[in-house]
Amino acid sequence: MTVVSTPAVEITGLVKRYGSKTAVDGLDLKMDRGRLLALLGPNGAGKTTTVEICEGFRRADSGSVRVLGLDPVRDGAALRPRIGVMPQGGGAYPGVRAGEMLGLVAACAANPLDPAWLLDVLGLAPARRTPFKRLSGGQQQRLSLACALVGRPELVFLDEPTAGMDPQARRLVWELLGALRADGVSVLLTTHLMEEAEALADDVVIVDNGRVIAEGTPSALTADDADTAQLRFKARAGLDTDLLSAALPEGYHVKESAPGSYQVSGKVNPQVVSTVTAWCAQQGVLAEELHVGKRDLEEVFLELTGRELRS
Ligand SMILES: Nc1ncnc2c1ncn2[C@@H]1O[C@H](COP(=O)(O)OP(=O)(O)OP(=O)(O)O)[C@@H](O)[C@H]1O
Repeated sequence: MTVVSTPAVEITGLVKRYGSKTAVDGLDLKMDRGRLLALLGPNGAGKTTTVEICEGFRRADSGSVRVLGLDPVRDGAALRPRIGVMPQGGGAYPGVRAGEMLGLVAACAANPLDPAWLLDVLGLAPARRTPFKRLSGGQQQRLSLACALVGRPELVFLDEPTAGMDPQARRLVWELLGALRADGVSVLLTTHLMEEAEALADDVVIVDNGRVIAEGTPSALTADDADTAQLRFKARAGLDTDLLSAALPEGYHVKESAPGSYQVSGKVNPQVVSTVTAWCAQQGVLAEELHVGKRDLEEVFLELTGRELRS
Protein backbone atom coordinates (compact mmCIF):
# COMPACT_ATOMS: atom_id res chain seq x y z
CA MET A 1 0.00 0.00 0.00
CA THR A 2 1.33 3.45 -0.86
CA VAL A 3 0.99 6.00 1.90
CA VAL A 4 0.60 9.47 0.46
CA SER A 5 1.51 11.92 3.20
CA THR A 6 -0.28 15.22 3.20
CA PRO A 7 1.96 18.27 2.69
CA ALA A 8 3.37 19.94 5.80
CA VAL A 9 1.77 23.21 4.70
CA GLU A 10 -0.58 23.94 1.83
CA ILE A 11 -1.85 27.47 1.26
CA THR A 12 -4.12 28.48 -1.61
CA GLY A 13 -5.22 32.01 -2.48
CA LEU A 14 -4.58 33.38 1.03
CA VAL A 15 -5.78 36.94 1.61
CA LYS A 16 -5.48 38.93 4.83
CA ARG A 17 -6.37 42.60 5.24
CA TYR A 18 -5.80 44.96 8.14
CA GLY A 19 -8.33 47.74 7.47
CA SER A 20 -7.48 49.11 4.05
CA LYS A 21 -4.02 47.47 4.05
CA THR A 22 -3.80 44.15 2.20
CA ALA A 23 -0.98 42.34 4.01
CA VAL A 24 -1.35 39.02 2.14
CA ASP A 25 -2.72 39.22 -1.36
CA GLY A 26 -3.51 35.83 -2.89
CA LEU A 27 -0.55 33.82 -1.66
CA ASP A 28 -0.07 30.18 -2.72
CA LEU A 29 2.51 27.94 -1.08
CA LYS A 30 3.08 24.21 -0.80
CA MET A 31 5.69 22.71 1.48
CA ASP A 32 6.33 18.96 1.51
CA ARG A 33 7.15 17.04 4.68
CA GLY A 34 10.75 16.93 5.81
CA ARG A 35 11.74 20.08 3.92
CA LEU A 36 13.20 23.30 5.23
CA LEU A 37 11.45 26.16 3.49
CA ALA A 38 12.55 29.78 3.82
CA LEU A 39 9.98 32.49 3.28
CA LEU A 40 12.16 35.35 2.17
CA GLY A 41 11.12 38.94 1.66
CA PRO A 42 11.64 42.54 2.73
CA ASN A 43 10.04 44.13 5.80
CA GLY A 44 6.28 44.28 5.49
CA ALA A 45 6.07 41.63 2.73
CA GLY A 46 3.47 39.62 4.66
CA LYS A 47 5.68 36.83 6.03
CA THR A 48 4.69 37.09 9.70
CA THR A 49 1.01 37.41 8.85
CA THR A 50 1.17 34.25 6.71
CA VAL A 51 2.98 32.29 9.43
CA GLU A 52 0.60 33.50 12.16
CA ILE A 53 -2.36 32.29 10.08
CA CYS A 54 -0.68 28.87 9.73
CA GLU A 55 -0.17 28.79 13.50
CA GLY A 56 -3.85 29.54 14.09
CA PHE A 57 -3.11 32.90 15.76
CA ARG A 58 -4.84 34.91 13.03
CA ARG A 59 -7.78 34.18 10.77
CA ALA A 60 -7.60 34.46 7.00
CA ASP A 61 -10.05 36.73 5.19
CA SER A 62 -10.16 34.24 2.33
CA GLY A 63 -8.24 31.33 0.88
CA SER A 64 -7.45 27.92 2.25
CA VAL A 65 -4.71 26.95 4.72
CA ARG A 66 -3.92 23.36 5.72
CA VAL A 67 -1.16 22.51 8.17
CA LEU A 68 -0.32 18.78 8.42
CA GLY A 69 -3.64 18.35 6.64
CA LEU A 70 -5.58 20.23 9.36
CA ASP A 71 -7.34 23.58 9.55
CA PRO A 72 -5.26 25.69 11.99
CA VAL A 73 -8.31 27.36 13.55
CA ARG A 74 -10.96 24.62 13.50
CA ASP A 75 -8.51 21.81 14.32
CA GLY A 76 -6.26 23.93 16.58
CA ALA A 77 -6.45 21.57 19.56
CA ALA A 78 -5.30 18.59 17.48
CA LEU A 79 -2.65 20.59 15.68
CA ARG A 80 -0.95 22.43 18.56
CA PRO A 81 0.83 19.42 20.11
CA ARG A 82 2.29 18.55 16.68
CA ILE A 83 3.80 21.92 15.82
CA GLY A 84 6.47 24.14 17.36
CA VAL A 85 6.21 27.90 17.20
CA MET A 86 8.89 30.54 17.65
CA PRO A 87 7.19 33.91 17.31
CA GLN A 88 8.98 37.07 16.27
CA GLY A 89 10.33 38.81 19.35
CA GLY A 90 9.51 35.86 21.64
CA GLY A 91 8.45 36.78 25.16
CA ALA A 92 8.09 35.23 28.63
CA TYR A 93 7.39 36.12 32.24
CA PRO A 94 10.30 38.49 32.93
CA GLY A 95 11.26 36.85 36.24
CA VAL A 96 11.23 33.22 35.10
CA ARG A 97 14.66 31.59 34.84
CA ALA A 98 15.76 30.21 31.47
CA GLY A 99 15.93 26.59 32.67
CA GLU A 100 12.58 26.82 34.49
CA MET A 101 10.86 28.20 31.44
CA LEU A 102 12.09 25.43 29.17
CA GLY A 103 11.20 22.87 31.86
CA LEU A 104 7.64 24.23 32.01
CA VAL A 105 7.19 23.98 28.27
CA ALA A 106 8.72 20.48 28.25
CA ALA A 107 6.30 19.39 31.00
CA CYS A 108 3.39 20.11 28.65
CA ALA A 109 4.70 17.73 25.96
CA ALA A 110 4.00 14.00 25.78
CA ASN A 111 7.55 13.01 24.79
CA PRO A 112 9.86 16.00 25.25
CA LEU A 113 13.52 16.32 24.42
CA ASP A 114 15.87 16.60 27.39
CA PRO A 115 15.80 20.33 28.29
CA ALA A 116 19.36 20.24 29.68
CA TRP A 117 20.65 18.83 26.41
CA LEU A 118 18.81 21.46 24.39
CA LEU A 119 20.16 24.30 26.57
CA ASP A 120 23.65 22.91 26.07
CA VAL A 121 23.34 22.60 22.27
CA LEU A 122 22.14 26.19 22.05
CA GLY A 123 24.96 27.49 24.25
CA LEU A 124 22.51 28.40 27.04
CA ALA A 125 23.71 26.04 29.80
CA PRO A 126 25.64 28.80 31.63
CA ALA A 127 22.50 30.99 31.56
CA ARG A 128 20.03 28.38 32.85
CA ARG A 129 19.55 30.17 36.19
CA THR A 130 19.38 33.64 34.65
CA PRO A 131 15.97 35.36 34.74
CA PHE A 132 14.50 35.88 31.27
CA LYS A 133 14.66 39.67 31.50
CA ARG A 134 18.43 39.55 32.14
CA LEU A 135 19.22 37.36 29.13
CA SER A 136 20.68 39.15 26.12
CA GLY A 137 18.42 39.54 23.07
CA GLY A 138 20.25 36.70 21.31
CA GLN A 139 19.91 34.43 24.38
CA GLN A 140 16.19 35.18 24.59
CA GLN A 141 15.87 34.24 20.92
CA ARG A 142 17.69 30.95 21.48
CA LEU A 143 15.53 30.15 24.52
CA SER A 144 12.45 30.85 22.44
CA LEU A 145 13.79 28.44 19.80
CA ALA A 146 14.44 25.81 22.49
CA CYS A 147 10.82 26.19 23.67
CA ALA A 148 9.59 25.70 20.09
CA LEU A 149 11.60 22.48 19.73
CA VAL A 150 11.45 20.79 23.12
CA GLY A 151 8.14 19.02 22.41
CA ARG A 152 9.63 17.18 19.36
CA PRO A 153 7.25 18.82 16.87
CA GLU A 154 6.72 17.35 13.40
CA LEU A 155 6.67 20.85 11.96
CA VAL A 156 8.25 24.05 13.27
CA PHE A 157 7.43 27.66 12.40
CA LEU A 158 10.31 30.04 13.11
CA ASP A 159 9.76 33.75 12.52
CA GLU A 160 13.14 35.39 11.93
CA PRO A 161 14.87 32.92 14.26
CA THR A 162 18.30 34.57 14.17
CA ALA A 163 17.28 38.25 14.09
CA GLY A 164 19.58 40.21 16.36
CA MET A 165 21.97 37.31 17.05
CA ASP A 166 25.74 37.59 16.84
CA PRO A 167 27.44 35.41 14.19
CA GLN A 168 28.46 32.74 16.72
CA ALA A 169 24.93 32.30 18.09
CA ARG A 170 23.56 32.34 14.54
CA ARG A 171 25.95 29.50 13.66
CA LEU A 172 24.68 27.41 16.64
CA VAL A 173 21.10 27.90 15.50
CA TRP A 174 21.94 27.01 11.89
CA GLU A 175 23.64 23.81 13.08
CA LEU A 176 20.62 22.83 15.16
CA LEU A 177 18.25 23.53 12.27
CA GLY A 178 20.45 21.40 10.00
CA ALA A 179 20.22 18.55 12.54
CA LEU A 180 16.42 18.89 12.75
CA ARG A 181 16.16 18.69 9.00
CA ALA A 182 18.35 15.58 8.97
CA ASP A 183 15.89 14.06 11.47
CA GLY A 184 13.02 14.65 9.04
CA VAL A 185 11.39 17.56 10.90
CA SER A 186 9.64 20.02 8.57
CA VAL A 187 10.75 23.62 9.12
CA LEU A 188 9.18 26.80 7.78
CA LEU A 189 11.21 29.87 8.64
CA THR A 190 10.92 33.50 7.69
CA THR A 191 13.95 35.65 7.13
CA HIS A 192 15.16 38.67 5.28
CA LEU A 193 18.71 37.39 5.43
CA MET A 194 19.48 35.87 2.08
CA GLU A 195 22.62 34.19 3.53
CA GLU A 196 20.33 32.36 5.95
CA ALA A 197 18.05 31.15 3.18
CA GLU A 198 21.01 30.10 1.05
CA ALA A 199 22.73 28.30 3.93
CA LEU A 200 19.73 26.36 5.20
CA ALA A 201 16.85 26.06 2.82
CA ASP A 202 15.80 23.21 0.56
CA ASP A 203 13.20 25.54 -0.92
CA VAL A 204 12.94 29.30 -1.00
CA VAL A 205 9.75 31.28 -1.54
CA ILE A 206 10.31 34.99 -2.17
CA VAL A 207 7.38 37.19 -1.18
CA ASP A 208 6.80 40.85 -1.83
CA ASN A 209 3.63 42.89 -1.25
CA GLY A 210 1.82 39.81 0.06
CA ARG A 211 2.46 37.69 -3.03
CA VAL A 212 4.90 35.02 -4.12
CA ILE A 213 7.20 36.52 -6.75
CA ALA A 214 9.59 33.57 -7.14
CA GLU A 215 10.08 30.10 -5.72
CA GLY A 216 12.36 27.12 -6.10
CA THR A 217 15.51 25.60 -4.71
CA PRO A 218 18.28 28.14 -4.01
CA SER A 219 20.33 26.79 -6.92
CA ALA A 220 17.41 26.91 -9.37
CA LEU A 221 16.58 30.47 -8.34
CA THR A 222 20.12 31.71 -8.73
CA ALA A 223 20.92 29.87 -11.98
CA ASP A 224 21.56 32.27 -14.82
CA ASP A 225 19.54 31.89 -18.00
CA ALA A 226 22.52 31.23 -20.26
CA ASP A 227 24.18 29.13 -17.56
CA THR A 228 27.21 31.34 -17.83
CA ALA A 229 28.94 33.61 -15.39
CA GLN A 230 27.76 37.20 -15.58
CA LEU A 231 29.36 40.49 -14.65
CA ARG A 232 27.77 42.81 -12.11
CA PHE A 233 29.02 45.96 -10.48
CA LYS A 234 27.89 48.97 -8.50
CA ALA A 235 28.63 52.60 -9.28
CA ARG A 236 26.81 55.91 -9.03
CA ALA A 237 23.26 55.81 -10.37
CA GLY A 238 22.44 57.01 -13.86
CA LEU A 239 25.49 55.93 -15.89
CA ASP A 240 24.88 56.04 -19.65
CA THR A 241 24.36 52.31 -20.21
CA ASP A 242 23.84 52.76 -23.97
CA LEU A 243 27.30 54.31 -24.22
CA LEU A 244 28.85 51.52 -22.15
CA SER A 245 27.03 48.86 -24.21
CA ALA A 246 28.43 50.47 -27.37
CA ALA A 247 31.97 50.22 -25.96
CA LEU A 248 31.58 46.46 -25.49
CA PRO A 249 31.85 43.84 -28.25
CA GLU A 250 28.69 43.21 -30.26
CA GLY A 251 26.02 41.17 -28.45
CA TYR A 252 26.79 42.54 -24.98
CA HIS A 253 24.26 44.72 -23.24
CA VAL A 254 24.38 46.68 -19.99
CA LYS A 255 21.34 47.45 -17.84
CA GLU A 256 20.87 49.29 -14.55
CA SER A 257 18.74 46.73 -12.66
CA ALA A 258 18.24 49.09 -9.70
CA PRO A 259 19.67 52.56 -9.09
CA GLY A 260 23.45 52.14 -9.01
CA SER A 261 23.40 48.35 -9.72
CA TYR A 262 24.59 47.35 -13.17
CA GLN A 263 24.48 44.03 -14.97
CA VAL A 264 26.29 43.09 -18.18
CA SER A 265 24.49 40.38 -20.12
CA GLY A 266 26.63 38.04 -22.21
CA LYS A 267 29.41 35.59 -21.43
CA VAL A 268 32.15 37.25 -19.42
CA ASN A 269 35.74 37.14 -20.59
CA PRO A 270 38.81 39.15 -19.50
CA GLN A 271 38.33 41.67 -22.31
CA VAL A 272 34.78 42.49 -21.18
CA VAL A 273 35.92 43.07 -17.58
CA SER A 274 38.75 45.30 -18.73
CA THR A 275 36.49 47.29 -21.10
CA VAL A 276 33.95 47.92 -18.34
CA THR A 277 36.53 49.10 -15.79
CA ALA A 278 38.38 51.22 -18.39
CA TRP A 279 35.11 52.84 -19.52
CA CYS A 280 34.19 53.63 -15.91
CA ALA A 281 37.67 55.09 -15.34
CA GLN A 282 37.20 57.35 -18.37
CA GLN A 283 33.98 58.64 -16.80
CA GLY A 284 35.80 59.23 -13.51
CA VAL A 285 33.63 56.55 -11.89
CA LEU A 286 34.79 53.79 -9.56
CA ALA A 287 33.22 50.41 -10.39
CA GLU A 288 32.65 48.85 -6.98
CA GLU A 289 31.68 45.32 -5.88
CA LEU A 290 32.67 43.99 -9.29
CA HIS A 291 31.35 40.45 -9.33
CA VAL A 292 31.74 37.70 -11.89
CA GLY A 293 29.67 34.58 -11.27
CA LYS A 294 26.21 33.29 -10.50
CA ARG A 295 23.62 35.59 -8.99
CA ASP A 296 22.81 35.29 -5.33
CA LEU A 297 19.28 35.52 -3.91
CA GLU A 298 19.79 39.20 -3.14
CA GLU A 299 20.43 39.85 -6.82
CA VAL A 300 17.46 37.71 -7.87
CA PHE A 301 15.25 39.86 -5.65
CA LEU A 302 16.81 43.06 -6.98
CA GLU A 303 16.20 42.00 -10.56
CA LEU A 304 12.60 40.99 -9.85
CA THR A 305 11.61 44.10 -7.94
CA GLY A 306 14.26 46.77 -8.61
CA ARG A 307 14.66 47.08 -4.84
CA GLU A 308 17.12 45.84 -2.23
CA LEU A 309 15.95 42.96 -0.03
CA ARG A 310 17.03 44.76 3.12
CA SER A 311 15.04 47.89 2.40
N1 LIG B 1 -1.90 44.06 13.37
C1 LIG B 1 -1.70 44.79 12.28
N2 LIG B 1 -2.48 45.87 12.02
C2 LIG B 1 -2.30 46.60 10.90
N3 LIG B 1 -1.35 46.36 9.96
C3 LIG B 1 -0.56 45.31 10.17
C4 LIG B 1 -0.67 44.47 11.33
N4 LIG B 1 0.26 43.51 11.25
C5 LIG B 1 0.94 43.73 10.11
N5 LIG B 1 0.45 44.80 9.44
C6 LIG B 1 0.91 45.32 8.14
O1 LIG B 1 0.78 44.27 7.19
C7 LIG B 1 1.91 44.24 6.32
C8 LIG B 1 2.59 42.88 6.40
O2 LIG B 1 3.18 42.75 7.70
P1 LIG B 1 3.96 41.45 8.16
O3 LIG B 1 4.38 41.66 9.58
O4 LIG B 1 3.15 40.24 7.85
O5 LIG B 1 5.23 41.49 7.18
P2 LIG B 1 6.65 40.77 7.32
O6 LIG B 1 7.01 40.33 5.95
O7 LIG B 1 6.59 39.72 8.38
O8 LIG B 1 7.57 41.96 7.78
P3 LIG B 1 8.88 41.94 8.77
O9 LIG B 1 9.98 41.34 7.96
O10 LIG B 1 9.08 43.39 9.03
O11 LIG B 1 8.50 41.15 9.96
C9 LIG B 1 2.80 45.41 6.73
O12 LIG B 1 2.51 46.51 5.92
C10 LIG B 1 2.38 45.67 8.16
O13 LIG B 1 2.59 47.03 8.50
